[in-house]
Amino acid sequence: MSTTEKIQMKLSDSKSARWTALFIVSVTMMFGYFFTDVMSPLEPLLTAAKGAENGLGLGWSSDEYGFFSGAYGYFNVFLLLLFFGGLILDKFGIRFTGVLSTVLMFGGALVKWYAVGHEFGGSVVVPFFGTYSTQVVIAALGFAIYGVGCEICGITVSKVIVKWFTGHELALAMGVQVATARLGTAAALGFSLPFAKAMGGVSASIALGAVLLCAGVLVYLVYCVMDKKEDASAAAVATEPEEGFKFSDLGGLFKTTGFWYVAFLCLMFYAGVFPFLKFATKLMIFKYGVDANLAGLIPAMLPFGTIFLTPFFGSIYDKYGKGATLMIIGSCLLTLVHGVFALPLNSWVLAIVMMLILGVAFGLVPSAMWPSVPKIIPMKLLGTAYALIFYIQNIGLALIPVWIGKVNQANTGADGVIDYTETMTIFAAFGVIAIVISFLLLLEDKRKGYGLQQPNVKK
Ligand SMILES: C[C@H](NC(=O)[C@@H](N)CCCCN)C(=O)O
Repeated sequence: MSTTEKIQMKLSDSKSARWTALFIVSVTMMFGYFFTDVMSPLEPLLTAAKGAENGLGLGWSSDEYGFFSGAYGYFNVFLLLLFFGGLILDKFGIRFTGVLSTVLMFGGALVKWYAVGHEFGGSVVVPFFGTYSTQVVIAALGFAIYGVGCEICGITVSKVIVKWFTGHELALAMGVQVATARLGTAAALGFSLPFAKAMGGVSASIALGAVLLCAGVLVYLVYCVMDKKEDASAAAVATEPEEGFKFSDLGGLFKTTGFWYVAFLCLMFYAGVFPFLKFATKLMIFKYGVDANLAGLIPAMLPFGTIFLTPFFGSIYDKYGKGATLMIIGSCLLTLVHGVFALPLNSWVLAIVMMLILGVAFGLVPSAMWPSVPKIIPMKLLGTAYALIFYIQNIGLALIPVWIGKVNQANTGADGVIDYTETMTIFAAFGVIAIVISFLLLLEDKRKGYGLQQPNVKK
């Protein structure tokens, strides 16, 4: 049999097979993203006085809400669990790690659901953070467990896509996966608050998210069947044995400057997006005077825009290259938007326009950044590389909400209204740093020839 005939036997060379695999893992991730942001539009209820808002208020402070929101990253960062997740992925593979991570997501969700649905007396001192009510601390514990699962699932899914799409439509596939995930975020931002109100409690939205995560475990098990078939077909056509992961290879990863630029760009860019979304619903109410029942719909526009734009920019990168340029433009737009949010302009129309522009930025950077990693780092280290990037990003996801929660608390007037100038200036500063890093990445690409400005699809 000729080499060409052998290559055709690989399952991932079948277009329908690789897009089916992508669809399956994307659905699992979408359920995860729904759960990540299911609490974001509920901030006005969580921070309303106990029993207020038709009995839905939980009486959390802005500081407590910030502590809870950051919990997503606590175990990932402080217990290094995300870093270990990357090592587990490279050592034990996609099937084991994927199942482990989806089960962790579901387990963490159940803890959070239990905490929010029950009354607990007293408070707990959390070293280095502050004193929070027991309910907040248990909910944060659940969210921290969930966060470990969600991040490890994220790196696993990235590796799945690289496995199936290298040499094909890699950036488009990553864009489609991210877009599908954003559907989950948009659904959470848009529907969580009305759903909680209709069902008579915040915990109803969390329960819905937990049910979806349970479905996510089952969906991933279906992917495992496909993954086994892909491995069998790849083994049948492999001409050279694939090099395995060795701990000694990590040195090479740490010495790659381009890798660090991507990691810190990821930290700064995402610091200006995900933590911002946690506070955006209340921003719309207090700064732009939007009705509380509709306020979640404006932040929901952000992920909705990216649903179309991320695959679109991904296919531009696949065909024409210019990955570093796309990241520079995205970082500039992020800075512009947060700069405008910091200004004393209170028109809700402006808020919508800015949110749409932020959607473009949020389409540009991820569509170029994630497919650029395999151009800098070899496949055998990819799990660890994605894990380290996510790890560094999680430092921001963990600590920035805590910081912003404290800033909002400090800027709350006697009437309970928050002045967002300082908050939004902080977010704009993240954008400025992202611009500088993306230029450095472009220069490093010129120096090292990673090919970030080159197309991904091989002609
Ligand atoms: C693909 C990328 N994922 C991440 O950055 C995750 N580490 C964060 C997931 C947070 C979920 N709301 C992305 O979403 O662009």
